[in-house]
Formats: sequence, structure tokens, C-alpha cells
Amino acid sequence: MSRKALLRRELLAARRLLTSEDVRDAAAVLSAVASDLPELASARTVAAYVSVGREPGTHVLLDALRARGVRVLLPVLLPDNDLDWAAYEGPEHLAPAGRGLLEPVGVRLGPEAVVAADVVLLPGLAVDRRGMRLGRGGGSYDRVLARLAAAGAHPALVVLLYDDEVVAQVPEEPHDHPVDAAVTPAGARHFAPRGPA
Ligand SMILES: Nc1nc2c(c(=O)[nH]1)N(C=O)[C@@H](CNc1ccc(C(=O)N[C@@H](CCC(=O)O)C(=O)O)cc1)CN2
Ligand SMILES: Nc1ncnc2c1ncn2[C@@H]1O[C@H](COP(=O)(O)OP(=O)(O)OP(=O)(O)O)[C@@H](O)[C@H]1O
Repeated sequence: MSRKALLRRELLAARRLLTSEDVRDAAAVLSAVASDLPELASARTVAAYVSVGREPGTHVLLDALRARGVRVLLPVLLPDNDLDWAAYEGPEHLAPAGRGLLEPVGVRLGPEAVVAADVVLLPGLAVDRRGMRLGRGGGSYDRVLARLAAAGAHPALVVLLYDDEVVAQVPEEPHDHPVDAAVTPAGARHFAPRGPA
């Protein structure tokens, strides 16, 4: 098993130990911490995701952003693991989809829609002190980050995690792009921008 796969398995096992109360409490704090991020305060379009299971909860945050008039885009998983996007129009416009996901039922805007985002909130399992992120392994967000780079778009990239998921080092591959910040219940942490290679 690869180092990424091993670390993923460990982190998912730790999440399985969280109670629904742990998840609910963390989600409320996460929403408050995220809402204080300057990047989000000035954002007009935010690409986010709908948390499921023991993932750091986004529902409170999605509703807070929408209530402020922010345009929130949500991912729709395509058969090849790429992501399409649709606007968040409230919890009643989400429906169960494959892989235990909840997805928006509205008009699909196409995979390129994400380049309009001022902030992208990413799911993940861990991030290290350089901002390298470990995802679920589908490569969906790797493709989003590659698409943003190709379009010359530079939204703030923010991963939502639990406190102990900020780790010393995440195994890195050439296709990985670092994120700018991590939000955990303990607070927000910004990573240093990369210098020249
Ligand atoms: N909430 C959420 N939405 C998201 C992602 C995510 O990580 N979290 N994604 C990030 O890329 C994309 C979907 N990618 C996914 C890739 C793999 C699995 C997965 O392995 N699911 C398990 C069952 C779910 C579980 O209990 O963990 C499976 O199919 O066996 C799910 C989503 C887009 N939407
Ligand atoms: N730009 C890309 N286009 C297509 N596939 C890609 C791209 N970048 C990475 N991949 C592929 O996606 C797979 C998963 O990569 P990796 O293990 O780094 O996922 P991850 O970053 O943990 O997950 P995610 O991006 O879904 O959050 C790999 O097989 C990788 O080759």
C-alpha cells in the first residue's frame, strides 16, 4: 500500500471514532472560524462541498454564506471522478447521490464553473505545514486545482479539517498543489506561499 493510502486509512479510522455530537459541535465552531477568514468575508463566489458522515461539517457554513448573498457552488461527482458544479439553493435542493454524497439538484454549470470562485473550500483528510493536502484519492480536487492553474485563476484554497489532521508531512507527488490555509475548530492557519523552485 502506498504511503498516501496508509495515511488515508489511519485518518479515516480516527474519524470513525467521532460521535455525531463531536461532529455537530466541531461543525458549529468550524463555521464560526471560517466565517472570520478575511478571504471569505470578501468573497462573492465560493466553491464548497456538502459534508457527509464524519467529515468536518459544512452545512452551517453553507447556509451562513448563502444568507449573506454569497454565490455558493457545490460539486457533482462525474463518472470519471471529475467534478461538475451547481449552485447551492438551500438544503431542500440537495439529494442523495452515489458514494453516500449529497448533491445539488439544480442546473449543472460544467466543470469549468469553478474558475469563477474567489475561494475554494476543499475536503481533505490531512494537510502538512507546507499546505500539501491529502484527499480521498479520487483525484477530483487534483483536477480542480490543475484546472484553476490552467485558467490562471488564483482563488484562496482552504481545506476544512479536524485539529489533529494538521500533520508534520503528507506524502507528495508531482501533481499535488498546495493549499493556502486550513481551517480547524482550533483556528485558521495560513501556509507560506511557495518560493521559486
Ligand atoms: N462531502 C464530500 N463531497 C465530495 C468529496 C468529498 O471528499 N466530500 N469529493 C472529494 O473528492 C468529491 C467526491 N469524491 C468521493 C470520492 C470517494 C468517496 C468514497 O470513497 N466513498 C466511500 C463511501 C463513503 C464513506 O463512508 O466514506 C465509498 O464509495 O466506498 C466519496 C466521494 C466531490 N464531493
Ligand atoms: N490533473 C489530473 N488529471 C487527472 N488525474 C489526476 C490529476 N491529478 C492527479 N490525478 C490522479 O488522481 C489520482 C489520485 O491522486 P491523489 O492520490 O493525489 O488524490 P488526492 O489528492 O488525495 O485526492 P483528491 O484530489 O480527490 O482530493 C491519481 O491516480 C492521480 O494520478
